Amino acid sequence: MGRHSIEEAIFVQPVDVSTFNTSLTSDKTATTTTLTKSATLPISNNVVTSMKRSAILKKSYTNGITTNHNIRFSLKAPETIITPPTTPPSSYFTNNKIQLSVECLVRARIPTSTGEVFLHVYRNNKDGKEHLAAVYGDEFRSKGLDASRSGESEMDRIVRGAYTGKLKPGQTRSNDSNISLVYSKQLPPPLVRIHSECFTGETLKSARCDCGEQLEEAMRLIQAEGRGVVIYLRQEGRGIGLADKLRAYNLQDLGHDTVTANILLNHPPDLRTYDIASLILADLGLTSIRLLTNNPDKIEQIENDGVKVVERIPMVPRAWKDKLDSNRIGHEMDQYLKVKVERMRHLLNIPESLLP
Ligand SMILES: Nc1nc2c(ncn2[C@@H]2O[C@H](COP(=O)(O)OP(=O)(O)OP(=O)(O)O)[C@@H](O)[C@H]2O)c(=O)[nH]1
Repeated sequence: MGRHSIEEAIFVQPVDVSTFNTSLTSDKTATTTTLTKSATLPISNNVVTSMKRSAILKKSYTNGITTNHNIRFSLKAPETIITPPTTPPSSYFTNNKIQLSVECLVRARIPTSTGEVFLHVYRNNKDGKEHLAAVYGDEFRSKGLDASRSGESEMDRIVRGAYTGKLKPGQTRSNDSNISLVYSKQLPPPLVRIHSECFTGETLKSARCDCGEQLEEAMRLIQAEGRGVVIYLRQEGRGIGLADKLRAYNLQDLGHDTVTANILLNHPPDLRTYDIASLILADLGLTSIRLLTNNPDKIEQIENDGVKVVERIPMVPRAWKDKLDSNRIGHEMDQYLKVKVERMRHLLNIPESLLP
C-alpha cells in the first residue's frame, strides 16, 4: 500500500481520549509493572469514525517508516501552513485493550560529571527498545529489580544491581534484607525529566535543536537537589527515527518548518507516547513528581496514566534567558523553538526580537 496524501492527513479529526480508563499496577513481589488501557462505551459515531480514520492514518504512518523513500514530494511553498493531524493514542490499534508492561533488567552505578547516578535498563512488551532511567539519590529503587526470584543466587542479585549501598571488591552478599522501600513523606515530590533521544543534539551537539542542553540542564538541576530521575526514552526524532529526522532536516533546509517537514514525510508532527515512562515511574515508586518540561502533551499523557504532576518546571533555552544577541536572529535553533511554541503548544515565551 502506498502513502496517503498530505491532504488526507489534514482531514483526520482528533479522537476522543476522554473515554479511556487507565490503571497502573505494580506491587512489591511482581517483577513487571503493567498499565492497562481500555476504552469504555458509549463512544459516539463521530468518535468511531475518527477512530477508523486514525487507524488508516496510523497505517500510513507505519508505511512511511518502513517503505522506501524514493517518493516524489510535491513541495508546497515553504510559507504554506499545513494543519497538523492529531497523533492517535497507541491503544486504539490493539482492539482497544493493551496491557503494557515494563521490567527493570539491571542497574549499575555510573559516576558522571554531574555526580553519581544509578542507570536502570528497562525492557517492555511494546517496542523492543531499551528505555533507561538515571536515578539520583538512594531513595528510589526498582521494585521489580529488588523482588526476589526463585532459584537466584547472591551473585545473581549483585550482578543485576539488586544490592544496597555501593559494591566493593570482594563483596559476595547483596545485603538485600536491608533494602528499604519506604518513601519519605517529609520530602517534596522529586524532580523528573522525561527526555526523548536526540543523537544529533546530545552527541553531535547540533545547534538545530535544544535537546543537548535540555538533558545537561536537567541532570544539573536534579543533581543539585540530590534526588530525582531522568527517564530517557528511545523515541528519536519525536518517534519517527533518526533516518526520517534527517530527511525532515533536508526539508527544513528547503524552508519548511519542523511540523510541516514531518507531515510531508507522512508522519504526524509528534509520534511519541509516554506510557512506558509512566510505568518506569511506577516501578521506581514515584506517583507524584515535579516535571521539567515545556511540553503540555507530555504532562497530559502521563497524568492520564495516573502520575500526578504537582509542578511543571519550565526548561528555558539558554539563549532565550537573557536579551537576545542580535547575531542570533535567524539562528536555526530560534526558529525551531519558535515553531514549537506556535504550532506545538510548547509553554515558552518567545523573545520580543523574534516576534514579527
Ligand atoms: N522530527 C523531528 N524531531 C526532532 C527535530 N528536532 C528535534 N527532534 C526530536 O525531538 C525530540 C525532543 O523533543 P522536543 O520537542 O525538543 O522536546 P519535548 O521533549 O517535546 O519537550 P520538553 O519536555 O519541553 O523538552 C527528540 O526525540 C529529538 O530527536 C526535528 O526537527 N524534527
